[in-house]
Amino acid sequence: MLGKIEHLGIAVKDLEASNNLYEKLLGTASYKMEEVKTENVITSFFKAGENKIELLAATDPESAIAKFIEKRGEGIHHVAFAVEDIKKELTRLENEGFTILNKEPKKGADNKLVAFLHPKGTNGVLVELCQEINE
Ligand SMILES: CC[C@H](C(=O)O)C(=O)SCCNC(=O)CCNC(=O)[C@H](O)C(C)(C)COP(=O)(O)OP(=O)(O)OC[C@H]1O[C@@H](n2cnc3c(N)ncnc32)[C@H](O)[C@@H]1OP(=O)(O)O
Ligand SMILES: [Co+2]
Repeated sequence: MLGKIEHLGIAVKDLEASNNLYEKLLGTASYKMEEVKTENVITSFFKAGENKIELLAATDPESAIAKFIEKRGEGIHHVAFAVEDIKKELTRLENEGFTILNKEPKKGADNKLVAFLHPKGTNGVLVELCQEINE
C-alpha cells in the first residue's frame, strides 16, 4: 500500500527565483539542491513541517518539466508517495490496472528509488512512488 505523501513536486521556470519565493513562503531555506541527469531536472527540496516540497526546473527542453511548463505553465507537477517495497507496489498497481511509466524503478533525487504512474489513469494526477535507498 502507499504510505505518506513523500513530497509534492512543483514545476518552475527559474529555480533561483522560486527558491527565494518558497523560502519566503515557507520561512525556511532549501535544504538540498540536486541534479537528476536522467530526468533532465534540477531539484530543490524544502521542509514544511512533516512535509517536503520539491521544486523542479528543466535542464533540457526535452525534460518532462519543460514539456509540462510549455503546455500547462508552472504549478503542481506530481504527488509522490512513500512505499516500503517499490517493486511489490508496482506489481500490485499494475494488477489493479494502473499504467506504470517505468516498470524498472530508477534512481531519483534525495536518495530514493522512484517510479511513476500515468496521470491518465489517476484522475489527471501524476503519481510518483518513492522508496528510500538504504545504503
Ligand atoms: C526522479 C527525480 C525527481 C524525484 O522526485 O526524485 C522527480 O520527481 S522527476 C519529475 C519529472 N519526471 C517525470 O515526470 C517522469 C514521468 N513523466 C512522464 O513520463 C511524462 O511527463 C508523462 C508521460 C506524464 C507526460 O508525457 P508528455 O508530456 O510527453 O505527454 P503529453 O504532454 O502528451 O501528456 C499526456 C497527457 O498527460 C497529461 N500530463 C502530462 N504531464 C502531466 C502531469 N505532470 N500531471 C498531470 N497530467 C499530465 C497531459 O496534459 C496529457 O493529457 P491531455 O489531456 O492529453 O492533454
Ligand atoms: Co518527485
